[in-house]
Amino acid sequence: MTGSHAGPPHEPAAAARERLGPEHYDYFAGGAGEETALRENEEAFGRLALLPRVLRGGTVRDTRVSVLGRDWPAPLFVSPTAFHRLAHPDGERATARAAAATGIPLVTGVAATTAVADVAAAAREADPEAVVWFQLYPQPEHEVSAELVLRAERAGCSALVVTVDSPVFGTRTRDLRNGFHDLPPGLAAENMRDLPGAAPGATRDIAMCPAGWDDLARLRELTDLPLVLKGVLHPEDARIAVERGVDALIVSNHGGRQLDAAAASVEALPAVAEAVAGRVPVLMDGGVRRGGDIAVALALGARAVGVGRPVLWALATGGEDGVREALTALREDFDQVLALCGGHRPRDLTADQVTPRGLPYRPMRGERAW
Ligand SMILES: Cc1cc2nc3c(=O)[nH]c(=O)nc-3n(C[C@H](O)[C@H](O)[C@H](O)COP(=O)(O)O)c2cc1C
Ligand SMILES: CC(C)CC(=O)C(=O)O
Repeated sequence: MTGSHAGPPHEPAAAARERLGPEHYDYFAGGAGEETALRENEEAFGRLALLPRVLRGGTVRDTRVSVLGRDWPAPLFVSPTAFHRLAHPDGERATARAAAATGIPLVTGVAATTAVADVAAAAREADPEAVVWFQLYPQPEHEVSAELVLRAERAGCSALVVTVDSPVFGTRTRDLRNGFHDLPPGLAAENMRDLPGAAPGATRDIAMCPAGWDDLARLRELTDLPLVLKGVLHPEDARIAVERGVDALIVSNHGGRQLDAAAASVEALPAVAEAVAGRVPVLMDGGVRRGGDIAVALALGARAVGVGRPVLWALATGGEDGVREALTALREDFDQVLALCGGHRPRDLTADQVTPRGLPYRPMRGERAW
């Protein structure tokens, strides 16, 4: 998963491919349309280089960051991805225990194959203080969204992540080709069970529907949990979100699974960070595979970054141990990159240390989000 510790970052995907059925591998790996946004997320990082600072002294580094009132051990979290039991029989419980054991916050989601209460309980087995957030696609019926939020609150989730990049479902080319549209028998989106409007014991389908700012206001009224918007790419949306009281943003193109023509997350990040101007934490995900990617994103204004597929690959190949090792390796890789860049804390990384590869030095602009 990391360049220095675990070989090139494409290896975990190749190893997972050996373990998974082709249609399940493709579901996890694939993107929308021609998979341009999917590829660009990683390639955009490849187009950026770091300029380390030298002779900065100091042997002690502290990789902690503060997000919504909690100290995270590293600027890293697990992004919400669906259906972990397709990757490994232990599914979300294994991911939750592994994330908690490393202190890395987990965003579990409405599309988990394990109910949020059980995911949170598994995390707390490993660490009673584990940070677990809940991700929601706003559902067409407000009472369904309300019940899901209530379950997340009862489970002890400490933030509500609202995914806003999915007014309709993206065209997943590989899933169409493979005819993959249903979970195998025995697996279900467990959070969708026993909701209003469904027969007792039955699960409802997860809807993707075009929500508006008013729907967000209704969610805001529903819960005291901090509200995090996931899937913002346009700086003007970021500005509106902050004005409407959103507590944090995740710059994301959904891992290239929704709008194929979308900008790469890291390319959208600097303008969003500039629009937010430090008023709320800006997080990002998409294409983060190594410590250098984390450093670039932080330098361009992110407080922390999320990983999606790297966690799925580690889960598929190594279960709980695999996820713990992958997250630890990524965290250690970041610590080493920070040292090599002359930094002692994540905030020491600045936009002038990032330059386009293959061109003379041209410092990037980027508002510090600290
Ligand atoms: C298989 C899969 C399922 C996903 N499911 C969700 C989801 O249910 N909700 C959501 O907000 N994002 C979902 N995402 C997007 C991730 O949260 C994240 O934005 C993306 O994976 C980050 O890119 P990366 O995979 O390159 O790290 C999913 C991504 C993948 C790969
Ligand atoms: C079940 C889906 C809504 C999850 C997914 O595939 C995604 O969000 O990319």
